[in-house]
Amino acid sequence: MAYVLIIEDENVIRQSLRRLLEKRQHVVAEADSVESAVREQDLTGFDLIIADLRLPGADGTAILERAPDVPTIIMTSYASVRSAVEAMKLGALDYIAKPFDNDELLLTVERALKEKRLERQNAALKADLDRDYPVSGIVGTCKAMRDVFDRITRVAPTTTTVLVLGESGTGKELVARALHEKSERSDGPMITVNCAAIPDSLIEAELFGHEKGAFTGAVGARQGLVESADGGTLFLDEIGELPLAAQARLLRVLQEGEIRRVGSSRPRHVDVRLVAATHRDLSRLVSAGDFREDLYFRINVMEIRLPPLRERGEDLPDLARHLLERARKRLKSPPMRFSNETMEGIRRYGWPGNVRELENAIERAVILSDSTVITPDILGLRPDDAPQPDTASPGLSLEDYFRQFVLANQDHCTETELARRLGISRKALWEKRQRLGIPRRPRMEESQEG
Ligand SMILES: Nc1ncnc2c1ncn2[C@@H]1O[C@H](COP(=O)(O)OP(=O)(O)OP(=O)(O)O)[C@@H](O)[C@H]1O
Repeated sequence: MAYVLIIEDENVIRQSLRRLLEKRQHVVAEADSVESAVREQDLTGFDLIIADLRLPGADGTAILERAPDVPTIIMTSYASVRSAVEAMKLGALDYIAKPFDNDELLLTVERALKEKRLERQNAALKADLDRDYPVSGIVGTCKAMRDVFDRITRVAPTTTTVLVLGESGTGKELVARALHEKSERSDGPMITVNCAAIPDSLIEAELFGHEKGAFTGAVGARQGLVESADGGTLFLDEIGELPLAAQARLLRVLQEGEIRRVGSSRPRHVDVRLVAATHRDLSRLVSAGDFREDLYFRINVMEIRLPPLRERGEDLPDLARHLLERARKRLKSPPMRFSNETMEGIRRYGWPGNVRELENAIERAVILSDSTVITPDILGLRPDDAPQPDTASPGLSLEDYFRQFVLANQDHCTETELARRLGISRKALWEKRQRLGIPRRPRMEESQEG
């Protein structure tokens, strides 16, 4: 299977070529001129271009300059040796004379694709050698992500406690998983606990277990999640939300390597490696008395800081393609690609909900799209959709950003849509609105939305 772009102004020829190639399982896109191909398609994503020589506007050979890395076959009904030689001099891989014989055409196509595949294999081998991409499943080549990979590789094999910092949706859990998988404990369990999701009244018993009758409702004794992580990794997400009493117990685990179940005085030995994550500024929580200073120093041995997506401009195309492939495979959809305009929109948008927001937008687009090309409207991107970090002041805080986004979009979006585009839940949107003093405006059409 390959992605092939046909540039041909005669509809009949375009359609017959399309049918021929689709029978061979190739995915075909069409354009009727070089100009429209350049305008509408992300040319770099094709494995092969077949372009007619004589087209309205620029000649087919003009595409060679626009997509120098994509093998191109030029079709010509003026099959003179001269035009063929000229096309190849300009960089065409091969040429086909019209009217073409189907078998001959397919042979030329397969030959071109084979060359391309070999070239790709060589490039991939070279890239594997050159590229510092040591953590599978985590896409990124920007400077900040290279630092992240470097730290993961260095600290993973140790037992050092790691604090992963970053806004919501930046990949903190992915990093925790990578730390576990690259450690000597990878055969042991990895237990993930979202401290914000467990009510304060239950969290101690959940984490540290309890003895029979330790509190009302504690019918039998139960092992806690920390004990379940024995011999493996404990990932405490949103550690800033941990109540003070639970913080004290956790400190004991880190200092003494032992836990006490709620209602028991008998310590139990545990061997866990802690990875903690938060989107909050823990030093501020310490100053406010909401986080124990001794625990903060204990967990802040090695910090891994994930950049927000709006600061990872150069990573966006690769990341978007990776997430598209993942969503497509999961949803068992046919091969798909972004149009040029969509890719430009992805680059320009601010992604306040980070990678999770991008992932959600792409998954939705895969479900909704009837075509193999994802357009900006399907992705839910409108021009000027969000305040652009390029034009915003460099020191814009996430909260200012959130405020600007909500104010700019609340009149034409429902709350559900706003939350989706921010990559957060409706409840989180509501809470943020309360905290930042931007209450929701009454809207008639949302009354049934809840
Ligand atoms: N660099 C990346 N490459 C590929 N996928 C990524 C990357 N970063 C994040 N993702 C994907 O984005 C989604 C969100 O990531 P993750 O859950 O790790 O974020 P998080 O920072 O832990 O979010 P939260 O703080 O809201 O829990 C996941 O599906 C993850 O696989």
